[in-house]
Amino acid sequence: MASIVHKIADALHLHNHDESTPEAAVTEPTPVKESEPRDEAAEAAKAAEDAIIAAHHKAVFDESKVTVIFVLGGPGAGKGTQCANLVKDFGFCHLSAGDLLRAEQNRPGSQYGEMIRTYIREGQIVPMEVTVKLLENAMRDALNEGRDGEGWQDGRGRFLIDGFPRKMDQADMFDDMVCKSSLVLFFTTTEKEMLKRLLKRGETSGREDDNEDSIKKRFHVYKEQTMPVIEHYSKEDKVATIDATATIEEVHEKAKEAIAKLFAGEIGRKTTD
Ligand SMILES: Nc1ncnc2c1ncn2[C@@H]1O[C@H](COP(=O)(O)OP(=O)(O)O)[C@@H](O)[C@H]1O
Ligand SMILES: O=c1ccn([C@@H]2O[C@H](COP(=O)(O)OP(=O)(O)O)[C@@H](O)[C@H]2O)c(=O)[nH]1
Repeated sequence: MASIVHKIADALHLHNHDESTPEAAVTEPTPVKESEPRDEAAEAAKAAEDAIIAAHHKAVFDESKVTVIFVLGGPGAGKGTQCANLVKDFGFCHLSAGDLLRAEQNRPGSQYGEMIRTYIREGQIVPMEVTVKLLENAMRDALNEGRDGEGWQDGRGRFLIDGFPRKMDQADMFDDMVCKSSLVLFFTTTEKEMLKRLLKRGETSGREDDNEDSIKKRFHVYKEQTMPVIEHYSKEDKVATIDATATIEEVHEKAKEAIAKLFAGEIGRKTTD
């Protein structure tokens, strides 16, 4: 089994930067009894996840220095629009998971290009290892850039992670292995409003998923897979819900208030430094 684990982790370039990680550190899955039915694919996927966790040992970034705010809401709720405004207010690094996936899809030579294109067109969620790795790399680049401004001194950083995590497995993987999140900004509005906004955006966006067929699939995935993520973080008191039906400026004011409360230690998980 260890060789399968390594092949999968190798294919995804997911080994830790420390190449000295010993073979023995790879967690073997619990042996299956002879009488039980075996699901090879599920076993391999679980083994790969265990291998990734074992290879990392702990989260990549120091949660006492790095602030991560997840930005969620249905397709077209206005996540990207609001992130652009919040960057100006608070000096965040804005990372859109969808933009990172589209960039990887279009990168010449990417082994994931066609796979990402298919998932996005079908409104499905790209396997988490790819998205988490793209986010981790982009965060590392931003932290290494040596940015100026509030929240970026002495190894600190602040990130708006837009359109992620869309599924519980991604949420767990990111919180455990990359950095524990501080808050979820959750933008809500009706499907009717989101559809209207997306069809309008589709007139100029050039996005392969801004069409009625893909949009319906995205709404379905959002309800089935992303809403449980919101529920999970609500139980941890980490969700700031904002009605996104109002004008861009009104929504912006509400979002700004929520972030100010986080930095004041009134809501969410405050970065300790
Ligand atoms: N509050 C709003 N009122 C009206 N249109 C909006 C509002 N917020 C965003 N939009 C528009 O709706 C579309 C979708 O917004 P976007 O920020 O791209 O959404 P998301 O990132 O959630 O998919 C864009 O064309 C944007 O200009
Ligand atoms: O963590 C993520 C984020 C996005 N996507 C894919 O990228 C698409 C577009 O996401 P984006 O956030 O760019 O757009 P939105 O649907 O919110 O307008 C989604 O439908 C998914 O197919 C994904 O697989 N994993």
